[in-house]
Amino acid sequence: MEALDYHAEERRKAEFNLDEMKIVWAGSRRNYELSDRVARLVASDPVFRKDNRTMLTRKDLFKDTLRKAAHAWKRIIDLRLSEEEANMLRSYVDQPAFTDLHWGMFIPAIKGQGTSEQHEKWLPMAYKMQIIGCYAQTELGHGSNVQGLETTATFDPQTDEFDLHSPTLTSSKWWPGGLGKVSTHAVVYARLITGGQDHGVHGFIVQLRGLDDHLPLPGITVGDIGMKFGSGAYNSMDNGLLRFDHVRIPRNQMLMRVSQVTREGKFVQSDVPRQLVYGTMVYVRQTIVSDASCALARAVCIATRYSAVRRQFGSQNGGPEIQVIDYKTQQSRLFPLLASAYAFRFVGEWLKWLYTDVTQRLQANDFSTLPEAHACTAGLKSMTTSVTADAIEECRKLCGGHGYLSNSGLPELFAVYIPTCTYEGDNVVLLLQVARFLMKTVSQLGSGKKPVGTTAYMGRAEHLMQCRCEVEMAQDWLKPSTILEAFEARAVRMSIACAKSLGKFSNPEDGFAELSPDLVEVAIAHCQLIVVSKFLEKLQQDIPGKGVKRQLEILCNVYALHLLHKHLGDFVATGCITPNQGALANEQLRLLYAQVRPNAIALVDAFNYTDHYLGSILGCYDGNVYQKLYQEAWKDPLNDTVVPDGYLEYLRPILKQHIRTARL
Ligand SMILES: CC/C=C\C/C=C\C/C=C\C/C=C\C=C\C(=O)SCCNC(=O)CCNC(=O)[C@H](O)C(C)(C)COP(=O)(O)OP(=O)(O)OC[C@H]1O[C@@H](n2cnc3c(N)ncnc32)[C@H](O)[C@@H]1OP(=O)(O)O
Ligand SMILES: Cc1cc2nc3c(=O)[nH]c(=O)nc-3n(C[C@H](O)[C@H](O)[C@H](O)COP(=O)(O)OP(=O)(O)OC[C@H]3O[C@@H](n4cnc5c(N)ncnc54)[C@H](O)[C@@H]3O)c2cc1C
Repeated sequence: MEALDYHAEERRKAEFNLDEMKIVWAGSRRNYELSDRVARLVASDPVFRKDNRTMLTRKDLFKDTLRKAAHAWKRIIDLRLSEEEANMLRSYVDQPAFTDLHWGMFIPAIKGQGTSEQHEKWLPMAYKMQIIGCYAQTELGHGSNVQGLETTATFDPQTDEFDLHSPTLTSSKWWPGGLGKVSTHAVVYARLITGGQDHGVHGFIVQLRGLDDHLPLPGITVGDIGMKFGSGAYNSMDNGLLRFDHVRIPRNQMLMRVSQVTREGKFVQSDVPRQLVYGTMVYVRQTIVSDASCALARAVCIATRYSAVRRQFGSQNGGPEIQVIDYKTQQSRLFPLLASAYAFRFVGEWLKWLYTDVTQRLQANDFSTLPEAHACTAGLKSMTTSVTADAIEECRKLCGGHGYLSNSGLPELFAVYIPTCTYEGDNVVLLLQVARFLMKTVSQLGSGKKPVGTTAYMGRAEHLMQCRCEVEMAQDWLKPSTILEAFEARAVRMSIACAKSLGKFSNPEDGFAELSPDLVEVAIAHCQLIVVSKFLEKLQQDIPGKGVKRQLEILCNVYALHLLHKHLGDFVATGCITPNQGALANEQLRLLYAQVRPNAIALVDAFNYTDHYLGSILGCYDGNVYQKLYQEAWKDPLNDTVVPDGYLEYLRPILKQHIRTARL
């Protein structure tokens, strides 16, 4: 018997080859096959069930997380999964856990900041999970300002050890994931002190708990920091607190790639830039951009499928009502988010390439592209996560009342996702880093130093400052060079205007602080330009499959023109376009939405998400929403009994009070 599919008609409307689009989304046929296989493996395993987790108490949720992590590890070993497959498996399990930090930060920190001897000693144990580690940087009193950390690591030449100490309450480590209840080790960031001199913040490998009894080692106070936002959600993670009372570690546990301390206690700064101490954050920020496209795609998939099932108003002669996806307002809210998911996917792919490139250069002691890698990872992490967090909430609203039900999957996705705007660098703090980089680039424009990479367009500032947009008709906005020039002109004009305003301050730091809201806008304009330009570059590639490239062109135009519409004030105020050209862009945008419409369901099918991973009744593949909502309601614990617990104690006395009153 053929399976019921409420979206069958929608799927028939698609004007492109879905299988080929799935490959474009996955990045390659190989990636597609790997991720499809791993996603199904997870979805079919009852241990990875997650439909009940919002009902669990914190303790039960945490134990469930430990059980899933142990089971995942067993599957990884039994099936001899590669590191890439293992990462995929953990991400499809879709439950924040200590393993994210062990594999995502502890190991990368040792790899990036440790020496080859330190790699040999620590990495084999970490890879086998004989030790489990976390990344302990943030403190109660300082997170964004890493240079302000207070924990000290004082070298004692008598014993060849460091003495780790938390001198104040605010120096307590606070937030590290996996620290609270699980990690046996941590990479701890502390101020290095030798011979009474402070050499700034460095990383140290510190054992926290006994490997036999899991008890904290002497001098260590460690625990969980408490419940976080939402039910279920990030509460599966044991974000922790940690204090040191003169804990001793051997000298060779300082991560010594960037700087060294000799046996005599001499501090040696190698020719590697000190910013490499921040390298793990750069790595993770890069992964967060790709993850943003996944989270956004997930929310958009739910909202799109539901919008095709949901009908409201407009029934004619007793016929069906209108699918809400056919309302232009629904399309103008939903389709830019669909386009953004694809845009973030491609910029994430490019950022991965950039990161790999900078890593190879660093190994060869070429540090020239580090500032750009920092600016790109910081800016794109900030921009994509802010958009995605807002988009998840917008998708909830696009699903009307049912979007607020836990089983729509959207509330939990929102609760898990929003801290991404804060961790790995607060999004505003990161945009200010991008702004610094841009202001520095502008200040060097006259010096003969040619801007390269993502700021190369600034080298054409003279042209971009006075060029005029040539759009006369709505369809002129479909020309890639017209779009690109408008975004470049806007970014460069905003940058130069800010640089000029900064020049009016006698103290540049005062100016930077005063103008910081404008500088944030400049950084956003630059990041949006990067995303638009990388989408356009993607379209230069050979993309096989009937209609696939055409759909991507439509999505790219939607992405760019919706930004232009949203930030029309910037484009017009800087004289990049006229108000009339802005109106023409909006007209073209409406035409593009009509072209997306018949392909919308297939475009979200291309994400290839299993129903397990989506975790949403509204987004399920077959679209059988109402029956599933109805069945699911009866599974709620409140429906275990017809009359609720508490009726006799609390309800009945109120309901019966009129009898007593009447008797009085
Ligand atoms: C399988 C799973 C895979 C992956 C996922 C794994 C994990 C993720 C999952 C969940 C996440 C959960 C955990 C989250 C963890 C954390 O949050 S860890 C803590 C993160 N903390 C931060 O991000 C702190 C943010 N603050 C900073 O980064 C810095 O302090 C700063 C804001 C950049 C300021 O630093 P500083 O004061 O030293 O710098 P400035 O004086 O402003 O700049 C000096 C020059 O240095 C350059 N710079 C700064 N940072 C970097 C860098 N990272 N790389 C390169 N260069 C850098 C800066 O541009 C200045 O340059 P100059 O102008 O040329 O002098
Ligand atoms: C779920 C979660 C997991 C985490 N996991 C880890 C972990 O594993 N390891 C770890 O070490 N840390 C972790 N953190 C900590 C995280 O990295 C920090 O919270 C983050 O870097 C932000 O720092 P903060 O909390 O000090 O924010 P603050 O800097 O105090 O920010 C507060 C406000 O001040 C503003 N602000 C701050 N500085 C400036 C400035 N210079 N200019 C303008 N505005 C400014 C910010 O924009 C924000 O609005 C985690 C945090 C969360 C929420």
